[in-house]
Amino acid sequence: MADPAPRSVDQHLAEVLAALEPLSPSPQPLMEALGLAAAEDVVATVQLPGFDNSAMDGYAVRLADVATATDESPVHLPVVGEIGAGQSTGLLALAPGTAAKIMTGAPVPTGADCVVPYEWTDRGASQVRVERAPASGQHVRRAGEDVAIGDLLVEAGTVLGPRHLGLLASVGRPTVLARPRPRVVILSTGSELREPGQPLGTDSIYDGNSFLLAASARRAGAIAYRVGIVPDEPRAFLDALEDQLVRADVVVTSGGVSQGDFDVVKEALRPHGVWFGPVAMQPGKPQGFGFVGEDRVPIFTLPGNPVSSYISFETFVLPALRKLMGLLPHARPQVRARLTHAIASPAGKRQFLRGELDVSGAGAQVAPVGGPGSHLVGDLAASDCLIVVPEDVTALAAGDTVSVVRLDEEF
Ligand SMILES: Nc1nc2c(c(=O)[nH]1)N[C@H]1C(S)=C(S)[C@@H](COP(=O)(O)OP(=O)(O)OC[C@H]3O[C@@H](n4cnc5c(N)ncnc54)[C@H](O)[C@@H]3O)O[C@H]1N2
Ligand code: MOO
Repeated sequence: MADPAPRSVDQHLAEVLAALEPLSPSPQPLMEALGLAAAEDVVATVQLPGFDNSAMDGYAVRLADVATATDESPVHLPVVGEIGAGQSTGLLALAPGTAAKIMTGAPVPTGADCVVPYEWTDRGASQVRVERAPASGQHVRRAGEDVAIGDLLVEAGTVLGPRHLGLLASVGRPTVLARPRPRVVILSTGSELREPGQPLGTDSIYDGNSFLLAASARRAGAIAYRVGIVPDEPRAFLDALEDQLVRADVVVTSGGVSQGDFDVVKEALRPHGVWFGPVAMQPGKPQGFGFVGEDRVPIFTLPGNPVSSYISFETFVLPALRKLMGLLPHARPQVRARLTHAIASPAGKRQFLRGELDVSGAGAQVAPVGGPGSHLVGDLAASDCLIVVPEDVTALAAGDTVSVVRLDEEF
């Protein structure tokens, strides 16, 4: 069966994104929620601080009792108790003319209206000499001064970071409603493939792609299930796929999608209605996308050349995973940089060359790393960005400005 007419990168990405809906939110334990998009407005049901408490280790006193205290004319007060954080002492009220030892974070007894830090006293145990007067309310952290009941703590859509999670825990929330991590199953096809650590034959190679793709999926925030190698036999491929669908929100395969005599993925999935066709890009021309199984699990069938697989993931799968997770923007932002060297590019295709970005000087500069070959994994690992050459551009000179996708940046 002949391939359809080529799609542009933008068309293919638009088709993919239009076919997917964000995953339904569910309660996530806080540590699972790091990097996820909140799916609820979290409103405070408690105040912070929860009670008036001391900001210093010292003595809780009534200001009126110590207002005149100086080095030359100290005030002496009996010490009637000691209040530690989390140690309920029963000292709930402070009588006039007395002081209570108090530790940072411990509740300030009623009647007391300020705290004298140890440094302003003789640290006495049964009687304290106060040598300096605090201001009214000094060193007391008031209940509710930080967060009041009813405050909006986290807005729906917020990408939850360490500070949000710390706040949610501080108000006593063990979970937060968020869009979950997609479970991504990664299958490598190819009878030539071997698992790293196993012996190689003269015509076999190690399966780098399933690691490249699984690590990329995990980096994107997904749960990656690296299934590993499936031979070039449609039945074996369909069986392996069928086994995995139960734990997949997305399937990603590599290999078996071009014009060869053993293009297993294409052969196995075309009858199931998966779209296969060329996308006007280099690397990454042969692509496939569709839905498989009773639950209509989305499947991306990426080309087997390692650089093609990786760039296809970055260009199509990453935005899709971010849509499932409710994260914006879907695609990585691009920056502009000046080329250090001239480059050429095929007409009519968007080219993604590997590069190294230098933002240390006055203006960003990008140097091409290696050539355009889609087998160059050494150069891929040495790069930190993709240089994007538009479809209608065939040559760029040193000093020209190009768009660059930074590969390792959080966004
Ligand atoms: N006659 C044509 N041949 C090819 C075309 C074409 O249009 N006409 N397109 C080329 C392009 S572009 C690409 S990209 C590749 C895509 O091929 P497949 O997706 O079918 O992938 P394979 O043939 O299985 O493998 C290609 C290449 O990559 C190596 N490979 C595969 N899987 C892995 C893996 N898991 N880890 C490391 N390396 C892997 C494989 O050994 C091959 O060298 O097709 C071109 N051919
Ligand atoms: O387009 Mo293929 O993906 O060159 O390498």
